[in-house]
Amino acid sequence: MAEELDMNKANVQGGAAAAAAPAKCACGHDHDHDHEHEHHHDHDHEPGGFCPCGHDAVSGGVGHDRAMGRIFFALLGGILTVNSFLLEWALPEQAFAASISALFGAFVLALPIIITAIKDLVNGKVYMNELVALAILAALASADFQTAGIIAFFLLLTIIIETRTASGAQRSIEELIKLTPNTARKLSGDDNSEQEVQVTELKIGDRIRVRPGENFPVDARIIAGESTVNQASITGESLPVEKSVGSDVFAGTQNLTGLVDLEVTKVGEDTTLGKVKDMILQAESSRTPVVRIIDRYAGYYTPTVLMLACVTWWFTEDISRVITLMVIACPCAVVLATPTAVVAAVAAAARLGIFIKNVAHLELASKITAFVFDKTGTLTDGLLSVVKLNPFGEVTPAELLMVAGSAERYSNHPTAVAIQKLAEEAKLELDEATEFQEAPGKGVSAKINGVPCLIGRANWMSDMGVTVPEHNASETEGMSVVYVARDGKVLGWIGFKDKLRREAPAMIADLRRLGVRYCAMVTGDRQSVAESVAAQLQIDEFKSECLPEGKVEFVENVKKNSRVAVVGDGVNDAPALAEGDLGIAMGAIGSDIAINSASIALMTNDLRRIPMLVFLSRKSRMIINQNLLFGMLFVFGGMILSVFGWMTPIWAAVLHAGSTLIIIFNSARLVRTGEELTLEENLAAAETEQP
Ligand SMILES: Nc1ncnc2c1ncn2[C@@H]1O[C@H](COP(=O)(O)OP(=O)(O)OP(=O)(O)O)[C@@H](O)[C@H]1O
Ligand SMILES: [Zn+2]
Repeated sequence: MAEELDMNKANVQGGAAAAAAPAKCACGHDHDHDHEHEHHHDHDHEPGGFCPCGHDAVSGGVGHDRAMGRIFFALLGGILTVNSFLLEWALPEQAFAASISALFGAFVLALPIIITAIKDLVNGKVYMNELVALAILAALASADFQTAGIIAFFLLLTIIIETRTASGAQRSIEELIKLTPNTARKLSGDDNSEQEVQVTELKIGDRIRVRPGENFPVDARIIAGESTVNQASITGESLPVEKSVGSDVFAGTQNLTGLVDLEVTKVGEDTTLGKVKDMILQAESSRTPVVRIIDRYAGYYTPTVLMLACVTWWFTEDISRVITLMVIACPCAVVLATPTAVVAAVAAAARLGIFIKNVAHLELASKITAFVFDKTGTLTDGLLSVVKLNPFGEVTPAELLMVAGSAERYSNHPTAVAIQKLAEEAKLELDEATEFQEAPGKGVSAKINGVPCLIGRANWMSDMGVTVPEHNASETEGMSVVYVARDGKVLGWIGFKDKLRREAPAMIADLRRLGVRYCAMVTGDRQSVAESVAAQLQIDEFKSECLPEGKVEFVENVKKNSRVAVVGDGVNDAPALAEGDLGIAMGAIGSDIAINSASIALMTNDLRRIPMLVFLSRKSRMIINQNLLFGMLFVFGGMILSVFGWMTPIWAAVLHAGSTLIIIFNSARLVRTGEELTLEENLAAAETEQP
């Protein structure tokens, strides 16, 4: 009824506007920012009425003052209606008093509904409020005030229930917002004097201090101190994470053990938490393809029902049938079928650290039949370690490492990180590198002390005109290898290894159990390494020594006969991620690149989230279908019953409210999906904490 229309308007204004509106209100941080959202959401907040935002949150959520108004109307009208029955029973001779009470009751109950219907008419919206309002008017006109009152009461009740669930997204968000404190300790001057400020006043670059036990108010980087942090609110992973100077921390996560000073890196909507919030809001206003089809025919719906009502009246002259028909035809159940389920699914995903940018992708995830994984950092943990320094001829291992470390100073590639780490452990004083350049998926070139140096894969070396000497293949068996060259001569090679992620085999097995037919792997790494990983995971197909373009090509081929999801870590596989029907980025917490290049981002590196995502999306599709089927059967079945006079108006109103509740409860089943996964992790965390 009223709310459906509101949701509809929010949709028309586009996800962004709808999302921006309540998000800006941020319900709860402080109360000065007033009700900016009312313009967007079309709320009629009474000026001077109490603030609908979070803090005092009795009922919580945008529009709760209006809900309160409705509850007041419903109560008052309900009492008057009940009173009329009581009068009728206690003072049978005072029939007039009873009908006056019923009339007032009906009036109070019907008024909000009729006003909304008139507003809709004025706005040129023939949707569904008109049906209900007409039904009530018809009941009033037939002087059956008690019936009119009871119908209006139950319809108002439905509106109230709907408001509370339509703001289901709102409530999930309020839970998120509760995670961030309202005030922060800002540091100023050289003496770091603390000053308490509102979080909304913080700007990028400000310094703040956070004590153990407190939640971080914004995204920030540690500049002094170290601590462990519980990031479960964003990643769904409760294992505490160690943080020290230079580490990033995120708004809404909890500082456990240490006092830390931080530099603010992101505030408000730009924080990871802010993005999660946006995602949930978008889910509410998003429309899956089925909803789009329904919307297309919605315009014909009300006129059709009205025509049916006229026909019924013409043949039966039974106003009660007409009223019943118009009440039961109100399609709340159908309209709520999708958004309630989608919001529940997205909220469940967010709790698991699965960030779904577009709800269409939630639906798509249920139809994926092929997966293509990147190797390094995705199936393996990407924490390479150097297992062999193999200099040629006169060159010493230290010299090899020196050149490699200096050339790789500015690269973030896993191989570069491994080299830098070893160089640091060996306490090497690295040389300055100039003219640094990285060829994605190939290697880096730089000038060290003015001498051109290269480090990268063998065939790239050859392309760059450096001959790589032949050597025994068994030497490098199972290792990732990069060559180091200085001034056109190869100095030697460095061998690396990394480990398979612990949950990788289980993940592949789970995907197969879910009916995924094909799992493949692409990698820039060498054949022998790829072979061993593919064998351990029993992968259907793999391609090694790919350039980033090669990965795209591979995905294109798979796409020809399946719906394919590409899983990667964002390093040299962003184009492949974008090429997949679905791109899933791992370890996206704090990494904007990963979030931007993928359609779905996993905040953690836990691969078990992937089968969980497929499962969740299938479950939500099933629930949406159930809801739609139930809603349509209910409405059409009810219409048939009422046309033939087998239902009363009051029953229609009661069942209408009941059907709405059924939809809401059915969707709520999604919210707990995946809890067992977090539970398992909690147990594991508890185990590791024990000595
Ligand atoms: N910064 C770098 N320094 C040295 N070698 C590099 C660098 N970047 C890429 N390479 C070389 O190019 C190869 C391919 O790199 P790419 O990032 O495409 O894949 P990868 O790291 O092997 O793993 P995957 O493709 O599975 O993620 C690497 O194996 C390495 O030999
Ligand atoms: Zn309805």
